[in-house]
Order: sequence, then structure tokens, then C-alpha cells
Amino acid sequence: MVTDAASCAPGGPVRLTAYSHGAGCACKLSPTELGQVMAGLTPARSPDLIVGREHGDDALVWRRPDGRALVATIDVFTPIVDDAATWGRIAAVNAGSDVFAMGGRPLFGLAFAAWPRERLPLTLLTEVLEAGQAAANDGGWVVAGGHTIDGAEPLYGQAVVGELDPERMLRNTQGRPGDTLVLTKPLGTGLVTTAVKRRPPEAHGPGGELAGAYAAAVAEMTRSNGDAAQAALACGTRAGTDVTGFGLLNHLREVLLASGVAARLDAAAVPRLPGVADLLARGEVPGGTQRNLAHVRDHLELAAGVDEGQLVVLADAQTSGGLLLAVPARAAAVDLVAQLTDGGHTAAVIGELTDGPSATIQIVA
Ligand SMILES: Nc1ncnc2c1ncn2[C@@H]1O[C@H](COP(=O)(O)OP(=O)(O)OP(=O)(O)O)[C@@H](O)[C@H]1O
Ligand SMILES: [Mg+2]
Repeated sequence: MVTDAASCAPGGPVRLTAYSHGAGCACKLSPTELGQVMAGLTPARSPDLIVGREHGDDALVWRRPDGRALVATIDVFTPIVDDAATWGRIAAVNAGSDVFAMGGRPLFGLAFAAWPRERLPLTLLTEVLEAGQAAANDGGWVVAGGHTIDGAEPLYGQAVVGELDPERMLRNTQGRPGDTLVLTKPLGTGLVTTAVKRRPPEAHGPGGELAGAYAAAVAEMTRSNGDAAQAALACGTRAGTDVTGFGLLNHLREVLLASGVAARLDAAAVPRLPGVADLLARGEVPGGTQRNLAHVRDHLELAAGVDEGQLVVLADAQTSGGLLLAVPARAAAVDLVAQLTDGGHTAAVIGELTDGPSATIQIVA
């Protein structure tokens, strides 16, 4: 086994993020590129396919003869943090998130990994896989197989299969004017993890300038969306998605396009991770976040007072982000936020769906 001198502090631990070109969900193709690729793909058809990829939903849903349905998704990404076990946990929580974002319960998963075997110790890969299995167990599913290849960059993730009641799903198509928008995690993981990656390790170690922001980001990225999804279903929610690499604005826009509605967002109400304001002040914006904002900018209507920094946060590429939910009754949304807050989530009412020009997002300061 050999490790890259360039990627290690002298005598220090391996920095996994030094082996990846783009971190976490920010390594996705941009929304523009994915749209081009998908436009050229023949749609899949089957009488049992209840949800396919036509509305960019989080997972496919497959009808079973007993009236229940299977839900299946895959998520694989590059290291978002340097620590192997933390990365494994984040990637597994993120892989299960799309099942929760459809209102499902994960049953089992298959792990996929790529590993630069000449450059990184295999023991680290075992750590990643073990942490991913443990996170899956905590989330209620088992990982009992997978596939591993030699690759130029480390990659890890899971395909996860779950089940749901097709009458009680969270779909992109079910948003209605008047629904209240709830977000269940703070934004800023892209800004924080990119800053951590660019600085020496001491910056996010004990007492470092990014220590608080990093700890908060890891706590959010390793937080399951399972509770929030169950609570949302229980209060009558039928529309939602998870906020990942395309940022809140683009994931919201997928819901708007699929539902044929518009939205009003209260930028000041959107929760942020600690440390984000400092990074914005220094202009430290990840490339993926800039691409996300460029993709959606033409569809924004900005009220007086909305500044560029707020837009950057709203477009920031999230890894293992929270749920964006469209809750039919305002009072139910307020109760949902209170319930989630009591359970340790940082959730907030952030706006509403409207009958404005289709798929337009009006942003107020
Ligand atoms: N290679 C592919 N082949 C077929 N469909 C794809 C492929 N890549 C993406 N898609 C589909 O495009 C849509 C958007 O995918 P995307 O990965 O952005 O969202 P997602 O599945 O919600 O994942 P995440 O929440 O982790 O970002 C989904 O419906 C997905 O199934
Ligand atoms: Mg998703």
C-alpha cells in the first residue's frame, strides 16, 4: 500500500477530500447537464411503475400485488470529509434519504465503492463500509452486499430499496397553491465543507476557526430524514423532496415544475449553519453552488433588499440535506416545525406555494 505524500500532513492522517475533485453531492452533474442527458433517454414504461423519472422525483416506486409498493434509489459520491468513518456514515444517511423523501421505509441496501488501491490503504475502505452499514442499521435497513472496483477517486454509496403505501407518498407532483413550505435542516454544508477542504486540518480541529461550523455540518449531514418524513406524512403532507446537490432553489423548482405551481420564499426565515455568514463575507463560494445559482437565476423574482449572499445560500449544494415539504395546512406546518424542533431538528417555515407564473420563485428579504 502507498499513500500520496501530497494528500497527507507530514506524519498526519490521510485527507480523503484531497483525493476527490468535488465533494459529496456537489460532485453531481449540474442540473443543466443532467437535464440534457435525461432529455435524450427513452422513458421507462411498465404498468407497475407508479413513479419513474419523468418528474425528477427522488426514487422510483413499483406497485406490488398486495397494494403496497417498493421504492428504490441509488446515491454514490466522493469524500465530503477527511475522516473515513464520518464519510461512510454521511453517504449512507444520504443514500437512505431519497426513500424517506418519498415517504418510504428503507428495507435493505447494496453498497458500491471505488477505491484507488495504489494510493489509499484498504483498511480505510473497510472503515467507510463498516460506518455505512452501521448508519444503515441505525436508520432501519440492512446492507448485505455490494460491488467494489479499483478507481481513480474514492467513491462510496448505496442503492437502497424500501416500501411504502402508494396512497401516502411524498411526490414532486402533489404541491398545491397555499401549501406551506417547511425545511427540516439548515443550509450551508457546501460552503462549510468546501472551506474545510481548502484549509489545513487545524482549521476544523479543536479551537480552529471552522471547528464549530464543521461540527454542526457533520451533525446535520449524519441526521436521518426518517423522523421528519414520518411526521410530515402524519400531518397530511403529500409533496416533498430532499435538498441535495442542486441546492434548495433547484430542488424547489423541480417540485414547482412537476406540480404546475409557483412559490414565495422568505429568505430571512431559511435556517443556516453557523459560520456561513463569515464565509459569504469572504466570498468563499463553491463552484457547484455558483452553477446551481446560474441555472435557476432566470426563474427568480427578487424583492427589494434580497442580496447576493442570500441567493448563494439558497443555491448552496447540500450533501445529505433536509426535507423540503409542502404542507397543506399552515397550522399543521407550524405544529410540524415545533415537533421537529423538540426532537432536535433545525426546521422552519420558509414560504408557501402560490398560483403565480408556473415554476417562478419569488424571494422576499
Ligand atoms: N443515470 C441515470 N439514469 C436514469 N435516471 C437518472 C440517472 N441519473 C439521474 N436520474 C434521474 O434524474 C432525476 C434527478 O436525479 P437526482 O440524482 O438529481 O435526484 P435524486 O434522485 O433525488 O438524488 P439526490 O436526492 O441524492 O440528489 C431522478 O428522477 C433520477 O432518478
Ligand atoms: Mg432526492
